[in-house]
Amino acid sequence: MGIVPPLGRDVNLQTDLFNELNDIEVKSEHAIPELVKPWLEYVPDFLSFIDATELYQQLEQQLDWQQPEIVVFSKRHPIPRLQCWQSDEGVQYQYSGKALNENAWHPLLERVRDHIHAQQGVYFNSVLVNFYRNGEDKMGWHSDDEPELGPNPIVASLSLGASRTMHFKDKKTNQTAAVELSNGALLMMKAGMQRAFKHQVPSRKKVREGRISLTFRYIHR
Ligand SMILES: O=C(O)CCC(=O)C(=O)O
Ligand SMILES: [Fe+2]
Repeated sequence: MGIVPPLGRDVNLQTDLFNELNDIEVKSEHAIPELVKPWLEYVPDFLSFIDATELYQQLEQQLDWQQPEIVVFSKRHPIPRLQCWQSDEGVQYQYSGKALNENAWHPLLERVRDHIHAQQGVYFNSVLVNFYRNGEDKMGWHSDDEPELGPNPIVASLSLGASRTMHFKDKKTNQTAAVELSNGALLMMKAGMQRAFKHQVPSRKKVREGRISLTFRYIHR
């Protein structure tokens, strides 16, 4: 069929202008809007500012960053950010229609994974690390609902570096909400959220600094 775009977060490249003009209001820096409150757990100081900044710097230098291409309407586009995938042995993820190859854990990422397990009681066997090099980099509307995540995935995102906004959209009503993700903040998207909502990290053109997000997942084998 050729012209059918793959499912995933980078197919709505043309909605940029719309996002810039219709910025969804962030209510207050650490307040979670009512619409998404039942689905989120937000820990603004999961890592201290100093630890988060140090971790950002180490990861920016040390990870093996990739920029895969996606094909939309028969044209190739590099994804508008960099990424790096790591997991326990034997874990495979078909992400946005592409197989991610197995990579061993960076010791710092494994430590963060274990810390989340200790603090939140949730075990993750993989992490997709996103690097938004500046405010031009972004991720389009999607749900993390690939079959290997199971019917009710929990996804945790730890933010490092520049603050960016995450938008949520109710799939039934199209109501939206925004949450500000600052350096060191942990956002847990709870079971059921991926079914009810989409999310995105829109561009924010004035931001010149980078942001790294560690998105932990549990892949069923
Ligand atoms: O950057 C983030 O915090 C979220 C990224 C995301 O939604 C994803 O990796 O699926
Ligand atoms: Fe996501």
